Amino acid sequence: MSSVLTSERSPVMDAPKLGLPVTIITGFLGSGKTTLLNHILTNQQGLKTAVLVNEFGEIGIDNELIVATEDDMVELSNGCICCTINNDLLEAVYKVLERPEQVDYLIVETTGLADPLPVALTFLGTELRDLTRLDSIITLVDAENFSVDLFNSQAAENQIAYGDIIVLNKTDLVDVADLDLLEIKIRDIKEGARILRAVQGQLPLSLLLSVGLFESDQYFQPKEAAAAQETHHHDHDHHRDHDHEVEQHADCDHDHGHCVHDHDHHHPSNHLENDGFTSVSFQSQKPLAIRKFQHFLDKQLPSNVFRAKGILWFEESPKRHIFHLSGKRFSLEDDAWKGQPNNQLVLIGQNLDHEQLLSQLQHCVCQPSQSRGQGFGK
Ligand SMILES: Nc1nc2c(ncn2[C@@H]2O[C@H](COP(=O)(O)OP(=O)(O)OP(=O)(O)O)[C@@H](O)[C@H]2O)c(=O)[nH]1
Repeated sequence: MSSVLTSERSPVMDAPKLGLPVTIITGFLGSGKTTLLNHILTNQQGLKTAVLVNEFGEIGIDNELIVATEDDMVELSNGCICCTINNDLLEAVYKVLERPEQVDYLIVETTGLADPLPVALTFLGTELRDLTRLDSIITLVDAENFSVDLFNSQAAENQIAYGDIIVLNKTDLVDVADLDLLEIKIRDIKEGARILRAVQGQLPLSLLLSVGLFESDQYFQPKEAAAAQETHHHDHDHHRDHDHEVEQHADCDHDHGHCVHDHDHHHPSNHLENDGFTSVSFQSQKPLAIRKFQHFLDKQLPSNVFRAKGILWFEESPKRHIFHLSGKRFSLEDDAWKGQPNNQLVLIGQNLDHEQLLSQLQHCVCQPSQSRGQGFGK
């Protein structure tokens, strides 16, 4: 898949070429990255923006949730962007740069479990350094679910530590005194952090894009960038032939998006495995019974499922339901089906019992009946 948004060219981009500006959007699971991305894509004017999205989970839900059409974005394959698919990222960026229609801006949305540092190094430590300009790393923080121990996740801590802009999001769910305390905790991790408070990521775009806040000298010494280049060496000839193979590591479980090798730089080794996060993907061509699914949520869903998202089909409803769970809070929005209804759900958490969760979800499935589509309660 490839991608470019179609809108008018910006006169700014006719200025001397400084490289394609790149913004990395990171932040823990469910913090509001896709919401912020949609806000940017909906409100930007005069920019052709390409979007690279990476998801943790075997099925990609974000491509259904991002306002750009499929053509507008590249979905990077399953796995963690900072880890197993780093070469995919490199390849995808080159494809964006090679598009006949010039792209003005690139936004990379990482998974909630990615360490942004290796992602940034991809832009600094390879040939991309001369072709792109890393503008900033924006880190979303879920004001309601932010945990002091950051879920024992080194990646989550690095998201704060390397964020040029910290968007304290979901401020509608927390009172002001708690927000003030949260800011203090964030500043403990990152002194002098630039923190912006937001609801649904609604911030003026002038505070988010082309801000030029990324200070490479501060974090990235030439030897680190060189190390990244060595680790993620990109073969230009391969690239031109578009037959570049993803580098396989003997100790990586690529099928499950887990990478346990140690990179040659600040990337924490074993981060997904150490953090214990795994994902369960459930799909069904038959509808769910709403009461059974409700029972699953209320009585069976274990608290170690931290994040869930899905497109759901209920027997009792003609609508397409977008399901989100972040922490303890879940939401169900509806819109119309564009194609054949089906169910796609990803659950993400620590130390999950995959078999049990899949069997419980399978138990929610029912056969489509005559009354289908008449609405809940019929
Ligand atoms: N109340 C409230 N909900 C929000 C806000 N921002 C986002 N949400 C909701 O939080 C849920 C997760 O938002 P996403 O934007 O999908 O989060 P994400 O960081 O992209 O999630 P992952 O990619 O799965 O890590 C969705 O249900 C959003 O509607 C906010 O400011 N307030």
